[in-house]
Amino acid sequence: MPLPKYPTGDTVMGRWPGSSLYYEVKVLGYDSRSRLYTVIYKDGTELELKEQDIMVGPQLARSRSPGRRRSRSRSPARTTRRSSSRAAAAAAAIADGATPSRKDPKQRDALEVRLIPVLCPENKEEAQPERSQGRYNLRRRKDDGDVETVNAKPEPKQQPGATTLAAAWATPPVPLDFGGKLGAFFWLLFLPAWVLFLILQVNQEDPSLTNFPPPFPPLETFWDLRALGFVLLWILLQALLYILPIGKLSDGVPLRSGETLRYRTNGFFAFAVSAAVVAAAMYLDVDLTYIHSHFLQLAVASFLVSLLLSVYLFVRARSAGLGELALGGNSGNVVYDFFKGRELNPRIKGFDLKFFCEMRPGLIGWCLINFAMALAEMKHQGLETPSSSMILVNVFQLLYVIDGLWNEEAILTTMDLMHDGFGFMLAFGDLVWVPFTYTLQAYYLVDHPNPLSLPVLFAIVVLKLVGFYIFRKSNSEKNAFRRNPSDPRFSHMKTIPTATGKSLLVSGWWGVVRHPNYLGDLLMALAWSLPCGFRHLLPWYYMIYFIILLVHRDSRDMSDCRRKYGSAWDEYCRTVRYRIIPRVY
Ligand SMILES: NC(=O)C1=CN([C@@H]2O[C@H](COP(=O)(O)OP(=O)(O)OC[C@H]3O[C@@H](n4cnc5c(N)ncnc54)[C@H](OP(=O)(O)O)[C@@H]3O)[C@@H](O)[C@H]2O)C=CC1
Ligand SMILES: CC(C)=CCC[C@@H](C)[C@H]1CC=C2C3=C(CC[C@@]21C)[C@@]1(C)CC[C@H](O)C(C)(C)[C@@H]1CC3
Repeated sequence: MPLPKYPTGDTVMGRWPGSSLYYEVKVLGYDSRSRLYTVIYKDGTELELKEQDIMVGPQLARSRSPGRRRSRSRSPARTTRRSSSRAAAAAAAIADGATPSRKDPKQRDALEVRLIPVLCPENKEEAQPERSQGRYNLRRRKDDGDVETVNAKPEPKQQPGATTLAAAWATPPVPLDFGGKLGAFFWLLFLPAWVLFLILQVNQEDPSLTNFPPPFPPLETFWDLRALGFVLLWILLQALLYILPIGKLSDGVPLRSGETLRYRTNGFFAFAVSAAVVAAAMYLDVDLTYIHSHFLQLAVASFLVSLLLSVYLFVRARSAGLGELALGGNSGNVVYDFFKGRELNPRIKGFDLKFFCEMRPGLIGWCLINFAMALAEMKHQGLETPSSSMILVNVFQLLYVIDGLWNEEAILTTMDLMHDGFGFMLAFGDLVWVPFTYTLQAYYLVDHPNPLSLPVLFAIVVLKLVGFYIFRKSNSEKNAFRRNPSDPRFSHMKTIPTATGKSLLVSGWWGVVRHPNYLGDLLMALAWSLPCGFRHLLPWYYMIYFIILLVHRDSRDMSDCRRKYGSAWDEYCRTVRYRIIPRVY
């Protein structure tokens, strides 16, 4: 009779079925006939695992942090056979909104049954490998309050370390994004070249594709020391506003180490002061149309800053601890890692470089540039006030930025902040791409007027508002849920539990499509391009780029979530079938 390799009571790493992730589990018992171990995960889920799905993690010792939630063991091998009709009845009662009671055995059964599809998916693709490897039996622990979680009842507030245990142990090889090493090399060269092309193209009297390529200006016109000075001054001003001890301190999501970082979310304050500084500059007769006339030089200076920053980030990541590195971006290939970003949250003392760059100089700079374009339009076209198209573009994008800054805390639960390393892609994206390409519509309108009739104007405003509503509501819903799943507003919502302790929302906005926030954002992007008319493709660049970005982001997020949540994610995808546009995509 084979002896169990892992004795009862041992804490080991158990693979979550359907995923490549290992979680801390406690061995509850071993069945020598089936050669299966009964293990319990930190969230109370019990499974029977084969020996090859268990390992002793090298990081086990590190993970035993004081904040860790301890799982209580219970007697092993309690296999329960249940009547499916009884369970179905109870499940229906719960679906109808009845509160599951721990004392009601029928409902308890249903709670367990609800989990069965997670491990016995109809989705053959996912199910096959598991089945061929043997039997898994998922049973939910019932004695510690998890009952409510399963049925969308308030989830326990997430404990640092308890929710993010997955990746801490197993850093499974993360597939390379962006076309891998060669792809990263391509993007490194292509992205700056593309920004240059857009700027040169929009400068042409007729920026149509027939005028491609735009004339290449003499090399000396690329450089202006004053432009570099302005860029540095702007970044310094933003840095100063960021470090001022004014405004709220917000907690980020718990890191793999269990630690939670704090962020000063005073973006709106920074915006207001920046606006006052710009107003003061105008009062002192500073000609803001300089931004329009020296757009190329300002972009080149910002590019230089982003490049230096990326080199600094890459070098400093060499001395970062394992737990401080992002899961992607540490492939060992210099080009890929430089592009993707190695360190997750590079900080100089309390100064968070990624958060700062994403939310401040480029984002607030975007509004400043748009405003300068409106002034340039008035100057070039001899107008008393900016055109209605220019006003729409300015107001729409201003609303987008102000909303982002007002809800700055919500950025802490986005992919960039939670998962992506900080490297060239984000440094360049934040400091060059956002301010110098997202402003293209306003730049275009300076010399390419597009008068709007009142009904068209009205229709565009309605489109923007609808998009904004979907965008804001869905982002806030997810952010609030991630921050406090026990919030009463989620008590009637359906969720799917995952082995990480986090749940997935399956009703509300996140039950309509898998990325409702992208849908709202795309509608807004449409509303930003429409005021520029259809004469040229150039002002539609943002719309086209954004579709590509969000479709790619969605698929990146899908694979990340699949890796994190395993079969629970498959269950979510089966329940919420469309990604971004209901019934279309
Ligand atoms: N203007 C621009 O250039 C850009 C704008 N954006 C906008 O930024 C915002 C943030 O986008 P982004 O960071 O890409 O992604 P999301 O804000 O959509 O975050 C995705 C994460 O949300 C969590 N999640 C996914 N599904 C669920 C669910 N059903 N229930 C609960 N949590 C879920 C997962 O993280 P976990 O489970 O780990 O918490 C997932 O990794 C969006 O509105 C987007 O449109 C994005 C890119 C560019
Ligand atoms: C091609 C290339 C270099 C891509 C880099 C992508 C970045 C430009 C974007 C990644 C995610 C972003 C977000 C915003 C701006 C663009 C980047 C940095 C954002 C700050 C815009 C304002 C929104 O309200 C937002 C806070 C939701 C948003 C977050 C994501």
